[in-house]
Amino acid sequence: MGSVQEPLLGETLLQAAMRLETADFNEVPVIDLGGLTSSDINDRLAVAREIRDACIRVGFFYIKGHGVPQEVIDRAFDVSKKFFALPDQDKMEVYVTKNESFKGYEDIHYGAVDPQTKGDFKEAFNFGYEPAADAQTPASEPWPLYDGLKGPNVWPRSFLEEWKRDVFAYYSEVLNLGRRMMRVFALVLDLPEGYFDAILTRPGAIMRLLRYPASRLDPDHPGIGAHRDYECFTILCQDDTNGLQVQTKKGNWIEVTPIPGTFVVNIGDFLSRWTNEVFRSTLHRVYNVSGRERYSFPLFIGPNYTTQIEAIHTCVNDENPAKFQPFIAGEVSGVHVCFYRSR
Ligand SMILES: O=C(O)CCC(=O)C(=O)O
Ligand SMILES: [Fe+2]
Repeated sequence: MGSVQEPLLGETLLQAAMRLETADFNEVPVIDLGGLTSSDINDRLAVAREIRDACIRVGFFYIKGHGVPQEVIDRAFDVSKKFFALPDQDKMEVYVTKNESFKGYEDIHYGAVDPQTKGDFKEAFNFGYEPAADAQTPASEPWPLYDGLKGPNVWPRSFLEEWKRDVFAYYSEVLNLGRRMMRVFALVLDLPEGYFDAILTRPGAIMRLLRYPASRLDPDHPGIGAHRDYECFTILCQDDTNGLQVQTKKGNWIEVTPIPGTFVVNIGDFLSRWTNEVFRSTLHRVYNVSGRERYSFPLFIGPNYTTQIEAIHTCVNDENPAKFQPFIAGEVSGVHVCFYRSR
């Protein structure tokens, strides 16, 4: 007979979810990841406890003590600014509709994430995982590109070498941060820390460079309309310009004011479904009414595209049966539905 093991965090995930069922938020918590480098599991569990609360109650949190060097972040901003400052004709050479996998440049008229608005007011540049931008996974590891998402990245011809050096350095660092975060999510889910390691070897991780021009408040033209993110979670780097807002359970919008030295993490639909909706995938949007342009980069951390996602056993019981059919990550993310779910 096996003995019943104590939950890692003192109560099961479903008990925590029940305790926090009606809890709302009026600010986004700041969580220090410093404890994750400790060899003492209790330090790592202390971080996991804070993250569990944030994932159930808010779906958003800032992280500090994340270990990504500031100069890597600064260089990524520099190269992004250089790209968006190129003449239109150069940017249009890598326009998203010129390939089938949604890579490259979106101009200011490209579209509306929220169809209830008349169009987002931003420029973007999209690219996906490629082994050259991943310092961790050995080159020998296979890369089974999922059929629906086949297609190489496209890159601007100008300053290509500098671009690849600086953008890949950022991507590689933040992807590894994502892998470390997934180890904490495993603890939160009462699972072994390495539970997700094998599905993050060649992950479906899309990154976007975003530029929001300064604009006046116009509900029909947000920077990006209200949406939830697909994938597991997003690691967002924002410059020092306000604009990002999240919706509370009561329906109020609150600002996610930039805090120097932090990233913003938000839960996406995949992790929400993996946890049978114990983790919140929270509605958010951007209005840049700061009077100046705003730059940001989301990196959407998703699993290898061949991964099947279904409610994890620690997130279901007789009272909480699985709410979704299992699905394959690569069939949902990427080209077909883009990265967003509106409303
Ligand atoms: O630019 C931001 O701050 C947020 C962008 C965002 O929500 C997204 O691209 O999914
Ligand atoms: Fe988003």
